[in-house]
Amino acid sequence: MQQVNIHTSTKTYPVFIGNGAIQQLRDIIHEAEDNYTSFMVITDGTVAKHHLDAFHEHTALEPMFEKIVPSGEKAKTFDVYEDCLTSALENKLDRKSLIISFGGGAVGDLAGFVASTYMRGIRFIQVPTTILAHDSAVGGKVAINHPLGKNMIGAFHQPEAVVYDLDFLQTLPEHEVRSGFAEVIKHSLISDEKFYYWLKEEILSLDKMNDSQMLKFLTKGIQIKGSVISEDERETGIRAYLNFGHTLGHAIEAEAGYGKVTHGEAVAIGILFALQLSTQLLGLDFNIEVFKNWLKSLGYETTIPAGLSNEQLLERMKQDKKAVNGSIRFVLLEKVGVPALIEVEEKVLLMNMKKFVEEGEFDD
Ligand SMILES: NC(=O)c1ccc[n+]([C@@H]2O[C@H](COP(=O)([O-])OP(=O)(O)OC[C@H]3O[C@@H](n4cnc5c(N)ncnc54)[C@H](O)[C@@H]3O)[C@@H](O)[C@H]2O)c1
Ligand SMILES: O=C(O)C(=O)C[C@@H](O)[C@H](O)[C@H](O)COP(=O)(O)O
Ligand SMILES: [Zn+2]
Repeated sequence: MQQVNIHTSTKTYPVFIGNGAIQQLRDIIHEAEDNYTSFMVITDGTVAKHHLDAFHEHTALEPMFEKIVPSGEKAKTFDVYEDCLTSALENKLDRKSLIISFGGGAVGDLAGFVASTYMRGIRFIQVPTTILAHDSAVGGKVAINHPLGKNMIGAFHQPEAVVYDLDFLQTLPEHEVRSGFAEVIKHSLISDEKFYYWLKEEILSLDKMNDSQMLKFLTKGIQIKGSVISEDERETGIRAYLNFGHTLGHAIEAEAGYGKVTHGEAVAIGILFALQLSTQLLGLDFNIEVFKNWLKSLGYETTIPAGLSNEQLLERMKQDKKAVNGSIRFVLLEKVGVPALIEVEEKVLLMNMKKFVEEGEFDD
């Protein structure tokens, strides 16, 4: 079992990572300085089907209410958010109640946002069940989507703890493993060249990763994220680097229709595009072809999905949270491990997107 402690300006909390970590949850809850009065677990239908019985068996908390929401991005809507608040009110959750998010990043973002706004904010714990959620469960960004943009309605609200039981990951379909692994690649590229090359040498197939490789890269990813947010919890500076690959990635997710392209799949395309821009604008010395071939060998798509218009994507990117006065800012790399936030002109972007589409393939 690994433990990473996350220090932010508002809270310090532990992340337990490993097989069987769920057994820690009961103790964490019982050891809380200020006792909880009731519990509400928010999960989705898929996670509930596979793991909710085990969750109850290990936690045995009373009184425990359940809220089961739709799987995937469908959970991050105003309607589902309202529905969760209604359940919380109907079950009489009070200011000392605890919300437990049990699922992937979509469930975590939703449940965290519910916790951040219910009675102006109550405590919550993240129990992630996807690879991707090594990223989403840590750091306190919680949100739902708006038809006009990804994660546009949200808050910063840190969890009390993160309990990451890798046994839950065994039921993930391969495309969700792929989605999550994109954020691992992101963490390596923005901060640690040695880690990036370790991943590239070590991970040659997503269905053959072993427990020890997974424990290593998930722990490392969480440590990287923790060190960024300990310096900049609210994204006034370097936290923006965690958005590497997301400027185009979020635009693709929104433009394709939330849930059509997974978050990580969109981010992987965004990373490749940001690397292309980095070589051109910052002189990054990096073999993009080798990287692209590695991504392809792991099953990633490597260009913008067919049917999406570059002009429309550009409009989406102008609404990105990093944009200032409509000018688009990208996280680029000077070197592997050395990111920078750079304003990129629209005409440079359009030219590069055209080139990117001409050189890539995306099987529809
Ligand atoms: N808050 C943050 O810092 C942050 C960081 C990264 C991503 N995100 C957000 O996270 C979301 C993506 O995360 P995700 O891919 O984990 O989302 P998700 O919750 O949609 O999970 C992906 C799919 O896998 C299923 N699933 C989850 N756990 C499973 C398991 N153990 N076995 C089988 N199926 C399982 C879910 O039902 C869903 O269909 C996006 O909305 C993204 O914007 C947030
Ligand atoms: O924690 C962060 O900061 C990130 O940017 C992590 C991203 O992987 C994540 O997708 C996040 O939700 C994006 O945030 P947003 O502010 O661009 O919506
Ligand atoms: Zn992300």
